[in-house]
Amino acid sequence: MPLPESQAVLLVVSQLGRLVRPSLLTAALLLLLRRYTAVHPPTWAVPGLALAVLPVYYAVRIRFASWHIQRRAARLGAALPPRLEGRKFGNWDILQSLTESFETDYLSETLFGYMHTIGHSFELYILWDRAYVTDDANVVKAMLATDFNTWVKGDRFDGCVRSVLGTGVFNSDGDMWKFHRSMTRPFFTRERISHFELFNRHADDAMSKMRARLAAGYAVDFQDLVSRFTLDSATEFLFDACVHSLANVLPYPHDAPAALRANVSRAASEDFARAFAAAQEAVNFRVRMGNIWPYFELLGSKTQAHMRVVDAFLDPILKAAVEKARVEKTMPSQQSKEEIGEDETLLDHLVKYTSDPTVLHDEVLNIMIAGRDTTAGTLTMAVYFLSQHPDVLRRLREEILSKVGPERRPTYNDIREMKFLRAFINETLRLLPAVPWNVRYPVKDTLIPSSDPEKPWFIPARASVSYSVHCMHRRKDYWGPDADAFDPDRFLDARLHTYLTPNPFIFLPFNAGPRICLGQQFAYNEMSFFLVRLLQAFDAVALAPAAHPPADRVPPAWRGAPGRKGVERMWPKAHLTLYSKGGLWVRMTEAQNA
Ligand code: HEM
Repeated sequence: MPLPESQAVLLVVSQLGRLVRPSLLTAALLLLLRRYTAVHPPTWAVPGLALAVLPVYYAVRIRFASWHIQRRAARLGAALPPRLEGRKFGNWDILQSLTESFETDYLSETLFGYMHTIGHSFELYILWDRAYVTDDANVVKAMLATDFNTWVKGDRFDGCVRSVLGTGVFNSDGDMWKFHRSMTRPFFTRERISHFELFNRHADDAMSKMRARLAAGYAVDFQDLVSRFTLDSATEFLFDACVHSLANVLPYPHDAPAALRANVSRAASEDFARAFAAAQEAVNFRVRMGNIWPYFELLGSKTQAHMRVVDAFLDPILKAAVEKARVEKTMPSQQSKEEIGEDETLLDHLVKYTSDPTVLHDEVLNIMIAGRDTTAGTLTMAVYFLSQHPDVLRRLREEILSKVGPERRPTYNDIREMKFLRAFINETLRLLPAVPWNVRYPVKDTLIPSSDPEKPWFIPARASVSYSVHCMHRRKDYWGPDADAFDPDRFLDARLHTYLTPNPFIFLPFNAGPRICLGQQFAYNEMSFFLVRLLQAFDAVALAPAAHPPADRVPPAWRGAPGRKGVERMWPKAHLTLYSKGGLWVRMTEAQNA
């Protein structure tokens, strides 16, 4: 697999080379003058002028670039989006504040603040690099759907993620993306996505694990538990090689005896999960840093070591699948590519298209990233909301008990009919969407809708435009004055027709347009199934604050702050996907009817 960040040093050297090119050219010119003409600048003038030319050159260049962009915008009858102005040279203070707030503040808080003051689409001009940010549903609609062909994930995003994702459906564009998408799509048919037997086995494992730990008197990290559930389900569903992470000992909480906590040995599957998460964290940092990320990896790649662990886990599974396909190819009953066999895994399906280990590796990792952490993160947030809203939990249980009863396994039709369950999942995805931020790049100079219908905004080719569904999902002008409140009924009552039905692009947890999430129905089924099983078994959930690692607890200073920051009792963070900092430590009460 190519490792672009191993070329970080080369990239930086070439960037520096480009940066000092005017000085080198000036020095060369002066030396030529000295040698071949009667003009003899003094020796000190060569380095002096070579250095002095740099600020002048860049001042002129920056001015010219701004003028040029203005001209291009004017030619298209457009205006420039408002710019966020900092106080320090190069808007360094904005970079500092964004970086710091990412570490210490509530999710997207700083950007949310900017959107309130400057507007819902604006320009970030940091170190003379233009980037744009939006939470405007009309802009997002254009990017994802109506003007789809103009917007790509692009080579800048690809450069950031390639050392983790390789080339797959998630980070490719154009024909390559079509190839990956068409290769994967047949797998997500209704029959495949409603194979509940597999979820059932893993959900049962998760419940018994949780029961045992709770019975021993300790809180459970639900985020860890459900990540194991989705890891076991995904590895079985995708390549029929379940890693059985649920068989390993669960972590003990912060308030358990130290000896107990120290004794939890880490299994290979956990190393895989941790390494995978760490690699995504590194990638997210790169995406946030934009063009300058290679400068942070001059001393070495931040993903390479993690990916070695991931690959050590994955490669034997891939080899076995290719070998299995090789053996089966000789058999007469070989199916056509499009037909998906009853027990066929994604990997079985992919090896019909290719035996190239890199393509298989990348595609499988893409689907793992796309599908596993998103579902685990959403279930974590769902249980968090249950802990804060016992009334919602009670209503959900009522629906579950009346439709499915206390023990039976839910069917596809049961799940389809559980309207409150769907509304509950949607409300979770609204306030804490699994993919809170995303980015696209226009392939050419383009226009986006502005606040003035007569004058769109201009976006230059190849500039990054980050869009936040997280911020969009909380806008009061889109969702009403109670937008910050957790209330699943907004997906069922008159508010649905007032807000969402006329403007469906205000709710995009799965994206929209041709690149809409391939696993959306699969995810709804998996999450619904798990929640039904969970609430058949338990009838109360409470956070266990003392069990939470102290450094990861919600800062007391947040209490009473405006918006959700003031009411949140766990710390939502995002790498590529959303998670709760330090886990989600809970206690649950077993239902009497279970
Ligand atoms: C709560 C669960 C999920 C959420 C919120 C979610 C959300 C998303 C989002 C926002 C995207 C668009 C990413 C982008 O274009 O930048 C996406 C793409 C994708 N998702 Fe999901 N996803 C979920 C579950 C799943 C599952 C379970 C699978 C598969 C098993 C899956 C497979 C995919 C794939 C393959 C893509 C790439 C589509 C493309 O680029 O053409 N997702 N998902």
